[in-house]
Amino acid sequence: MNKQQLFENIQKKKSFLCVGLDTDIKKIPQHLLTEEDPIFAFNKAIIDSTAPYCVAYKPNLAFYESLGVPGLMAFEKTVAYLKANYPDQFIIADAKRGDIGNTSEMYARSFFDYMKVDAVTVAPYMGEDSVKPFLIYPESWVILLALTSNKGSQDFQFTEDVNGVRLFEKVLKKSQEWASDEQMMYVVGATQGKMFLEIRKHAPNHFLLVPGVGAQGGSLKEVAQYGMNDQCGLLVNSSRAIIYADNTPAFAEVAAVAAREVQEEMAIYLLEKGIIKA
Ligand SMILES: O=C(O)c1cc(=O)[nH]c(=O)n1[C@@H]1O[C@H](COP(=O)(O)O)[C@@H](O)[C@H]1O
Repeated sequence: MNKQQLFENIQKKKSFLCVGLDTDIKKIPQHLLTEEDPIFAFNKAIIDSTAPYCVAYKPNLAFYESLGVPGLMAFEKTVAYLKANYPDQFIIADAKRGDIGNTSEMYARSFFDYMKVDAVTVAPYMGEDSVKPFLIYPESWVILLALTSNKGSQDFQFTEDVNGVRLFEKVLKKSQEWASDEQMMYVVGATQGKMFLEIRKHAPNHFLLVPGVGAQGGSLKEVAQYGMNDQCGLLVNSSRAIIYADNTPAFAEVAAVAAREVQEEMAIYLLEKGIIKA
């Protein structure tokens, strides 16, 4: 999916919500445990109920890999289900990959040739040759970690070089030599508040993947206020606050209510920015 199509979906759905499929066997409703594939059964129900309110899904590989082969099969089935039934949803494999060139090539092959997801999250730490193998797929996206939502973001990402350039700024500047805003997005945590103003100085047109609303306490209002551009430029992820809103047999309907609440707030911000009409 290209940038224009993503923008059009945002306008159509009046939403820039990404639902995070961080599916934990210990947290899903008990009654699903008798299903042949409980993880997939959970994901399918969540997708069917929340799809009207979001434009993207982000399964996080850690949750699937932790179950070994059955987990990976549930991941694969989830991606296939989305592609077959909701082709307008942007699919992000949250894998935070990146390694020496030939290894990154294999990571890229698994996500873009085999799984055929739209985007993969990549850590920038190992530099250009670790990121470029992901960029040879012209219709696929790299989402590079820039300023993350967690407390540890303070440890390295704010450190300054001799010219006072902070590490996250260096990531934003340098990586723009490798790909345009048609193929690269950045992760910026919702918990970073006013830092979105700084991010937008370096990346005015890029889409940002923004995790950290909901369970981590980031403010959607602030993200929209400081981070939204003329094409929205935001995909705001919420995982736990939506998918575990309830753990009774009504979990999917309650998740839909939680997703709709976020979508309705998003519609207000899109309207205020003139991106959609009333
Ligand atoms: O790359 C990510 O998606 C990510 C980056 C970041 O800075 N912070 C962050 O929370 N994430 C991911 O976003 C999701 C957040 O989940 P919730 O806190 O449950 O909404 C998890 O899958 C995290 O791994």
